[in-house]
Amino acid sequence: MAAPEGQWVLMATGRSPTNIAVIKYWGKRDEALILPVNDSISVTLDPGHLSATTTVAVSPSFPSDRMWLNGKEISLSGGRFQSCLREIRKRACEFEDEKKGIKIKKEDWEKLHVHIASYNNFPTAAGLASSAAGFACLVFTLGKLMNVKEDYGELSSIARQGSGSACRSLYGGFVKWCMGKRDDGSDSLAVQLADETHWNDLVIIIAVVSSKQKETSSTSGMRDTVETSPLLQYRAQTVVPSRVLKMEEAIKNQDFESFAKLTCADSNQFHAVCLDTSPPIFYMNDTSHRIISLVEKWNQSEGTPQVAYTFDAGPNAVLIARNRKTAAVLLQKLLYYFPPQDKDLSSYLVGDKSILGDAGLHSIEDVEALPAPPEMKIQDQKFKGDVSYFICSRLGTGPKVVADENQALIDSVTGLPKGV
Ligand SMILES: Nc1ncnc2c1ncn2[C@@H]1O[C@H](COP(=O)(O)OP(=O)(O)OP(=O)(O)O)[C@@H](O)[C@H]1O
Ligand SMILES: C[C@@](O)(CCOP(=O)(O)OP(=O)(O)O)CC(=O)O
Repeated sequence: MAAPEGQWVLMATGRSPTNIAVIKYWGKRDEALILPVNDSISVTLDPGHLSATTTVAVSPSFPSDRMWLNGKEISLSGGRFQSCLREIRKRACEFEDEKKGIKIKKEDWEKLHVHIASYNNFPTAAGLASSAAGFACLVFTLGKLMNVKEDYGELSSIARQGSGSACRSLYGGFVKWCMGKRDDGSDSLAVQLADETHWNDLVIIIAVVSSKQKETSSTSGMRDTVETSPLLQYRAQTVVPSRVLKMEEAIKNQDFESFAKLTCADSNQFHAVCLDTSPPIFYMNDTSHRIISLVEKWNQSEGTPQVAYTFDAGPNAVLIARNRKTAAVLLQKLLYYFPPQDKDLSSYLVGDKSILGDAGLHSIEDVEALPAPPEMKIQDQKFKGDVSYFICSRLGTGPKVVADENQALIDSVTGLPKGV
């Protein structure tokens, strides 16, 4: 039997990962379309540890578009949300569910309003790329709901208009955002370089140095850099093009030495262009610098890189270890300098907790008994409390549909977020 006019709610739920750039995007050549001044390359993180989950619903009974983020209603009036909604609606296709008596013609989608509920399983706006996971998830899930037929490349160029780095979250593994040349941005999209199984030795440890909202957003920071930094031009035109080629080679050949050197150099140059901005932008803090120094000294003492570090627009360190054994040793060194403030080790390391066992760290006493890293000059000083917590993760897949209706964030009867 067909549902009575206006009574039905049609929903889709998706989950999308975050990504961390190893060759950074910093600077736009077009602010409205979000077109970058250089290519960038990222690794997609395991959505089990860091992801956005979004449910989108349509119903003839909804009087307006509405969105709830982490349980709080937010405005959809911003240009970025509007661009994503407009571009997806344009590509919506006819949909029919005979059993539920729902038929939506292509032209009907323009008139139907959406309700969107999204939840991040990690801190929002804390330099952990919530906007990347969030906009990728929004575009992916709207695309599923509206029966959009376009490929992921095209979806990535829509997600890009929500937040530049979001276009790279449409794929798992290693992803390149090709800056493109056209003025309309149609060739500025993401491509997958290799999937998450290609180089699955890599282990990612994130030191969450501060989960407070940052002072300078990426958007305004990079605008100031474009306007004032002479170094950015050199970076975008000369350094990045050759670095991108070398990075693609390193990924293809699983050449950790090159991968690590390029990753660290690019993170450092990104922060250098931030410093070259007027007024200068400081995203890293003393803790970030201590972590860089720990990794650099260790890499130097081993004669070849064991770990790569990279920092986005915030003080959190993203550390990529060449394998699990190295990650376990890295964790010992990190916990020696940054022990937890309270006795609870299991909430101090989230994500893949089994790395604690590999590092022989079963209790706080094991942490207290850790030897000082021999390669470090400062051995007797510890920085308890300077790291909020660690996340252990790995490379992960791109967006996926969440088929289980129980996991939907919107109630299929009321059309409102569950619990509202
Ligand atoms: N799950 C989500 N769905 C839709 N939009 C989201 C979601 N999560 C975050 N956003 C959007 O992204 C904004 C936060 O982006 P912002 O760039 O400030 O922080 P971040 O992405 O966590 O950090 P960074 O980009 O520096 O790594 C939010 O205000 C919201 O507009
Ligand atoms: C430092 C970065 O994380 C910058 C990310 O910037 P955003 O994608 O958040 O900026 P907008 O396009 O203005 O939304 C580097 C990167 O992810 O490549």
